[in-house]
Amino acid sequence: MAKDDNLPLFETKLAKGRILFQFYSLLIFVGTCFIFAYRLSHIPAKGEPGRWAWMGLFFSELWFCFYWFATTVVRWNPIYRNTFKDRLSHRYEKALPGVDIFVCTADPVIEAPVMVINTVLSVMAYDYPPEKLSVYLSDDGGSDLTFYAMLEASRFSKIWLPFCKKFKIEPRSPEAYFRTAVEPLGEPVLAKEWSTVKVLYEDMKKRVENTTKLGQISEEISKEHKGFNEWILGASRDDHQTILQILIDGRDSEAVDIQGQPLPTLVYLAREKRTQYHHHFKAGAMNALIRVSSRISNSPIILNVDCDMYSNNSKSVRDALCFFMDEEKGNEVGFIQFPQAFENITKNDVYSSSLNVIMELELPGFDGNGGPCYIGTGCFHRREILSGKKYKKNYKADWKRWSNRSAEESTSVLEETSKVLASFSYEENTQWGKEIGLKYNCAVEDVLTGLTIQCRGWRSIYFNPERKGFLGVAPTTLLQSLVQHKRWSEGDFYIFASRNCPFVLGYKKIPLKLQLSYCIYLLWAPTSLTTLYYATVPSLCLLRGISLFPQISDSWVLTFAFVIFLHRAYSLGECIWFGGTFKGWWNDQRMWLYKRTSSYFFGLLDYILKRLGFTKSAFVITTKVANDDVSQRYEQEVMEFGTSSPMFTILATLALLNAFSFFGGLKKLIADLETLVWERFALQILLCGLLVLINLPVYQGLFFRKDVASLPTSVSYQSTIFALLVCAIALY
Ligand SMILES: O=c1ccn([C@@H]2O[C@H](COP(=O)(O)OP(=O)(O)O[C@H]3O[C@H](CO)[C@@H](O)[C@H](O)[C@H]3O)[C@@H](O)[C@H]2O)c(=O)[nH]1
Ligand SMILES: [Mn+2]
Repeated sequence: MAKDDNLPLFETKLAKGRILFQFYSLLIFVGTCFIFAYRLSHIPAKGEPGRWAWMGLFFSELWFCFYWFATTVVRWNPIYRNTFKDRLSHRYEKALPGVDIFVCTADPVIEAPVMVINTVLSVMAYDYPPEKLSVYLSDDGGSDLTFYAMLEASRFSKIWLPFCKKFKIEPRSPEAYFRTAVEPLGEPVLAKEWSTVKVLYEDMKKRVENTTKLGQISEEISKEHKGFNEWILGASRDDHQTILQILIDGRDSEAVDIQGQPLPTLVYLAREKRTQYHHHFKAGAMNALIRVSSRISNSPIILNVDCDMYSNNSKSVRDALCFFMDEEKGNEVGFIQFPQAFENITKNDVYSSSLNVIMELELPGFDGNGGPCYIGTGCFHRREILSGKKYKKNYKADWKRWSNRSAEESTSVLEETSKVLASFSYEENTQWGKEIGLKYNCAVEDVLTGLTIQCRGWRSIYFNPERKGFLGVAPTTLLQSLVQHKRWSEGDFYIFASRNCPFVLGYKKIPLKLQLSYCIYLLWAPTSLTTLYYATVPSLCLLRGISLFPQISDSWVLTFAFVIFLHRAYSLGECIWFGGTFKGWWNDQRMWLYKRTSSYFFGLLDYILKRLGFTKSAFVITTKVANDDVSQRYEQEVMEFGTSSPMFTILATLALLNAFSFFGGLKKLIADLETLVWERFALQILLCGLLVLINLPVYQGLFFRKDVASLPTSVSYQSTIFALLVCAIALY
């Protein structure tokens, strides 16, 4: 026995500099207490103007304060993890467990097949014994285009996997790799091989794209798969039987790459879909995969990635196993979440889609408070926990039990017997979607499922290695980003308002600080109301001449100035610390406002309408392709509007309303300069002015831009009328 045999497989580090953060929090806390003291001691008397506005403001501030408290709880004690993969391979290399990898796709038009197979190839090429890897693609589009692409990928993997291993390349998505890599010119033999593979990849890519565009199928493949020609090449189908094909059967001794090495199992699945039955979106797809894979490979570990998130680090599986297989702490670990990172973030991140602060600080904070939430992609689960298993003290994973492949039938028999598991009727009158598998009826099935797992006693771990585990595509237009957040906020609030609320479900099961941590996302939707209030009422009161803040010569003003300044300065610091720019922070402030006043507001409305039975749940898939013009504007960080949407109408109305109030208020104050009334409105002017400043891109889009991506005239008309109307009502 070597002497490192008792050493742990991972370590946990506390964040530094927390004392400074705690001091800052204390200052803010004291400051807010003063603000409340001011609010309570200066309530306008009955009959005085502005009494209700004042109360509303007080209530909003209370709410923000609670929300701030939750964000502080999250930030109190972040932790960071580190793994020791050499110890893992030293101890367990021969006894590594099988890993099943699930990739989900749903629409070949907005999720290009080339992108999907790049993700698939990247996870097939993990640095892991291939006979222990199985990759499953769930195609909810039931599209022959995606299927065809998978056939191409299964052939190309025979070249790609040995290539990855020989050249030890990163990342292992061919597209991502060849985009930046340079030919190894030093050694001519290697260079030749390298460029051959590159050409082969590009040929394959062209074939896949041509099939998507022109319906051309490569001759070889149409010979091999006779049935294929009879298929109608179409975008996607809503009504079809289960299509299940084991494209590479890892048990087959002939399934080898060009070097004669075994290949991972590769399976294509399009579960049965019937228009009249609910298919439960991604959660339904995942559950079908859980069942089908249990027949085919039944690995104890499951990795789930979205089709747009390729593996950027070939060691991630080993990293995850360091947590699961740690002798001392591993047994209580239910899932390991990697961050969502994106490869298409521009320098100043116009739509604030990098999620940097969430990924670098908030989720480590969750981890410190009891474990991160499950965020849908880049997450390793124990298979057992997805089948509803509760954690029991002294639970010990028996990795050996899992090591025998369950099935012994031939590939085609295996396909037939597994198909049944993916039929829509299979789940009828079962606990699937309720107690077993991913949960249904929630737009953020991931968060809800993760919370349930934690409440069953399992710990989760957040692992954020320096070389990111997965890289995906962030939305590239304003509307996509807002729609995505609408889905999230609606789903999150659904969790909060149901019996799955962390305070109810998690009562005595997860720490209180973790229950509170969940609030920062689950309460996005209602936060829209207080934000809308803060972004309209003080401005309208300015227009009307009602003062809501202390006057500039009053010492109370200091508390407001102090809290606002310190709070924003901290946020700027946080943003810069995690790699942002000043402009990026400013954009983030804008997106903060836009998400709250449009996405979260509509998310809340959606939630209410659904509760009342007026609408059904939907899942608007985020678009992952953009045409050249859109991409170009995104690169240049020009805000993309281009269409009309109620979200834009709200944003434009708010922007105009603030502009009218600002100039109206200013005019009044200038007229009254000697009476010093302006002193009473200084803070309101400042707030309104900031809102105007942050909305500059909206005014540009409304009136000054002429390009296709500006705001359509219908939105200009609507929002002008609405804003004027509101101002008029406020004045009379
Ligand atoms: O009916 C469906 C709809 C979607 N998907 C897949 O689900 C994934 C996520 O969809 P996407 O439109 O990219 O949503 P995002 O908002 O980017 O996804 C985040 O939020 C979702 C919950 O709202 C989680 O499911 C995701 O894992 C998480 O990355 C994609 O791979 C889709 O192909 C399906 O398999 N079936
Ligand atoms: Mn996505």
